[in-house]
Amino acid sequence: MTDEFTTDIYYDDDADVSTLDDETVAVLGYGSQGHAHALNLHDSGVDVVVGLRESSSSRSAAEADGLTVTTPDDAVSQASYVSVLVPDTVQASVYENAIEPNLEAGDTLQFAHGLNIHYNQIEPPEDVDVTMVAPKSPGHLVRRNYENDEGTPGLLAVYQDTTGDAQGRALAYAKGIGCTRAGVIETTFQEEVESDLFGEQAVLCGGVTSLVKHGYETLVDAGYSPEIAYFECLNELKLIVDLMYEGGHAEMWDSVSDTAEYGGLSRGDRIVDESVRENMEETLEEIQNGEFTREWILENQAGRPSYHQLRDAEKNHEIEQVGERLRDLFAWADEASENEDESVQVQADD
Ligand SMILES: NC(=O)c1ccc[n+]([C@@H]2O[C@H](COP(=O)([O-])OP(=O)(O)OC[C@H]3O[C@@H](n4cnc5c(N)ncnc54)[C@H](O)[C@@H]3O)[C@@H](O)[C@H]2O)c1
Ligand SMILES: CC(C)(O)[C@@H](O)C(=O)O
Ligand SMILES: [Mg+2]
Ligand SMILES: [Mg+2]
Repeated sequence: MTDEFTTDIYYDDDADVSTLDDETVAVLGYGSQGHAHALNLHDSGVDVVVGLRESSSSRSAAEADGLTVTTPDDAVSQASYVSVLVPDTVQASVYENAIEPNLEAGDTLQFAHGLNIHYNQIEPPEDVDVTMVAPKSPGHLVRRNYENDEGTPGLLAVYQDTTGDAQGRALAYAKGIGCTRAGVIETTFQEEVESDLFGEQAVLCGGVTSLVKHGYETLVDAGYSPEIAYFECLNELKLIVDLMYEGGHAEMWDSVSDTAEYGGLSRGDRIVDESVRENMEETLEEIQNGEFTREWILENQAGRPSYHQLRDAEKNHEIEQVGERLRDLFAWADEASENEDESVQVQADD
């Protein structure tokens, strides 16, 4: 642990996977997070059972990976530690049908994102621990990092502690999936949910793709070639972000030319200006007051019409077609498509 931050950070020495000896951990779902948690825990010596519906196409992948697979309700009844890694939108019904009837006093109910607890879609009984271990990363990297002896940073939160050891048990799980190798920060369900939704909407997923598309469209509409626009606004972004990841903005500014540094520092705030900040604040407010989650629940009840429309528009954006063609032409395409195949296989849903 460190004293230098306002939050506690836990590392491998603060956690003990053997806390979960003699227990069975049920991992419900075998998608992006589920496959990574189940395989990492298994490789860490934890007894894991994967819970998937009889009809699930993920079953064969989990079995081929050497894991024991059963139905969600059977997995919960076998386990004393239940990790809920089905999509947020089905967690409430999986909870009602498969989890709640099979939970026993003293069990742990765990999430990788606190949406259903924070917005009261799941109301667990008082006699179980309710915790969260939320890797701050896409699931496929949680697995890849573990296999490369690296860690993935994560958040840990305790919502309900009836055993008196909810935190120690969650830390054991966090170590089992490789998060304490990198560092685990203690937080609350509320802070995780609101910051996670904000991050993915405003910056990581929504904000950045929108910035890239606007940049690409500006160049192409002005007559520049789509290939040049793709490389300038999308491909090189990874290389720039790698530098920011390694050494913050300073390392990136240090590596680019003085011309890029002056141009970026003097023009950046003109592009992403105060109006963007106001939009971000509005987006955060919709998260905090529950409006976003209400909208998402209703969208699901209606069969996801807007979701499908938005997804199609994104898929059909010119930058996607240009990127597909260009990635095929470059030497690194083989490596990229291998990774893609791997992710398609475990992402396959039913
Ligand atoms: N995707 C990420 O990288 C990421 C990162 C951090 C946290 N999370 C959180 O992890 C949780 C899981 O998200 P995900 O993106 O890994 O999910 P996913 O969509 O990748 O995987 C879903 C899995 O659940 C199974 N499933 C779907 N419906 C089911 C049902 N009705 N009953 C039983 N199984 C069902 C699918 O077969 C699949 O194996 C969510 O709470 C999410 O917010 C995800
Ligand atoms: C990987 C992310 C975006 O960080 C996660 O929060 C998710 O919901 O998939
Ligand atoms: Mg996230
Ligand atoms: Mg998220």
